[in-house]
Amino acid sequence: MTETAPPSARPFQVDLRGVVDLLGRHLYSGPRVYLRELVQNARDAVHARADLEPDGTGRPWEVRIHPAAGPGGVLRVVDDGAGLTAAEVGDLLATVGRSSKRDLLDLPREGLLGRFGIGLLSCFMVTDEIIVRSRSVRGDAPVEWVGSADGTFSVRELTGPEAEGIPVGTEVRLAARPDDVALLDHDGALGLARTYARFLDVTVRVARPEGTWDTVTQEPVFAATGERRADLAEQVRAFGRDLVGAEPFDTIELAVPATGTRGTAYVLPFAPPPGARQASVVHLGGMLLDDRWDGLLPDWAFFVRAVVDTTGLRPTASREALVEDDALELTRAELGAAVRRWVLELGLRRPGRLAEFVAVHERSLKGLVVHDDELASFVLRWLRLETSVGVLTVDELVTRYPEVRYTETVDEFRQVAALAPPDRPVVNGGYVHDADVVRRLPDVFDGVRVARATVEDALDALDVPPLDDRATVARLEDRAGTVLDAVGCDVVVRRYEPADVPALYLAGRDALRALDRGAARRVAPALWAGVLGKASEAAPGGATPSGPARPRLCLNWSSPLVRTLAATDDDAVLARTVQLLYVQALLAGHRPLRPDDRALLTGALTDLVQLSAAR
Ligand SMILES: Nc1ncnc2c1ncn2[C@@H]1O[C@H](COP(=O)(O)OP(=O)(O)OP(=O)(O)O)[C@@H](O)[C@H]1O
Repeated sequence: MTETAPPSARPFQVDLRGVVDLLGRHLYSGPRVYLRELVQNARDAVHARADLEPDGTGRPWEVRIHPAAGPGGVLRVVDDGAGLTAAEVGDLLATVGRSSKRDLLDLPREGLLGRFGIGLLSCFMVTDEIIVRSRSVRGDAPVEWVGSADGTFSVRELTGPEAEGIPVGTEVRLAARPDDVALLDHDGALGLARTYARFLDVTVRVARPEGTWDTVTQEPVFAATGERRADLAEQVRAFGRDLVGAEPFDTIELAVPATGTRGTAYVLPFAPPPGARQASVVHLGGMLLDDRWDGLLPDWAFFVRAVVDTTGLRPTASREALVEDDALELTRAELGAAVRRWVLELGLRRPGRLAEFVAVHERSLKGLVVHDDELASFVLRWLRLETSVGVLTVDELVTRYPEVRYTETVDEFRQVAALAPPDRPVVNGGYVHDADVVRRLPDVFDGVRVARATVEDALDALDVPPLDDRATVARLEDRAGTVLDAVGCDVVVRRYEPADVPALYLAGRDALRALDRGAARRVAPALWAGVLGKASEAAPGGATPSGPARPRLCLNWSSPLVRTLAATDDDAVLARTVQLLYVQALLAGHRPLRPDDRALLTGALTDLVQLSAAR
């Protein structure tokens, strides 16, 4: 039997061009991130040095950027960090995925931003060659590493005059590719440094062409806490003004110590466009992660814009989003709780101010409470609804009237509200979301019931005239009904308050739909008129309302005018009066006058004028 030798394990080969292409096209949002990665490495190196030399060297360690001086120029990023030995350079810089920023258990080392061991490669998106010169704080000779986009590298120790004057720390040099000069020259580098490193905890400066410096780092006032936050209150607000583009309605302090997350939520003083998602500005250890990230706050918190800095949440490899893990979930829940607390406290301490807030965001809040149990539980009570006894907050409504009646349309509301007794008001559910909001009430408030109020029910609830008057009433209904038959309206007589309203025009949903279809048919072009005609035939009530779908003029038996009318035997007087009452009731009910109605009004007025003139 012949034995075959076991296959020997061989390392993968990496095609660097392919990896860089992958990073540039699919991982990072674009070549701009090269500076973020360089500054981040420099910042981590300064932190690493601070661990090794806790007493410092007497001057603050910092990061200095020397932009490229136009085409053919070289950009240099210099740090006073821990530096690298020749062995480290060979190992760390030349191995894709190797990082010094993970501990023995391969966990990210606390306080350091890097972790994946790929950041430096992003420089190949703007250059063909990376030169790193470094002197380690551990004391070896300085070293130079040259990495090429073709996947080769070289390392050499610097000696003699070349080594002289090289301080502890690292310098990275990139020669700009012609197409990318704009990202490495003064304006480009300064802009990128300001974007990414503005709140970094290590000073970052950018050299001007004339040799002076711009310091880009500043205190992240939005993340201040305690007394410092109180001292900086005006700066915190000013930051919000810049961010939001207007004076924020309020500021909410955010702090989740468990994940090292601190910041501020700015309450928007205007309603964001419908469907806009909240977009937070997220920093990781002071380095900008994203200025419009929508995964930090719960979806319902659309009315704030948050800006935070975190040290305990994990970035994705692109460093442009956070990893969706338990820590992020906890943070999101706690940030949401802070916003919720703000709403509740404002309601308790400054209800007038809360009313202003609700007025600004009411439409969206109403839209959201319908689907979002959490938001509903704390915001529903502050929303306002129109009722037949005026505008009430939901809280006032359910406290005073636990049995809530509502209409589905504004038309129905106008009619039902005219008949609703003050102790049984009705809510106008006709505006966008309002009926849905009312239907939500029993889910949030114990003991609250809701019921739809219809025109038919409102009519049924009215008192009929006393038995003794029945014959007179029946005759009036009959005669008036004949007069209004031409406009498809029935007449009923009931008693209701106030007595000085002689008549109400009542049309249920079916009747209103039939009327609207009829009106649409009259103004529609021939083709659509045919379609609408078919729809009317198929729909209950038909084109000219009939049966239960017919609108009704409800005459008020408590009105002296109606009683006088019932007593007259003059059919002409009765007809004209009924016609005028009908038109008056239509107008009071905000119903548009159809051509038939206008003809009726004109006829009645003409008769009256002729009668008066003949006297
Ligand atoms: N300026 C520097 N000073 C000292 N060491 C550095 C510097 N820049 C890079 N290094 C070393 O090179 C290693 C690889 O850097 P690289 O940017 O590729 O990855 P990383 O920072 O570890 O992780 P990430 O991909 O998350 O940025 C680092 O872990 C670090 O040890």
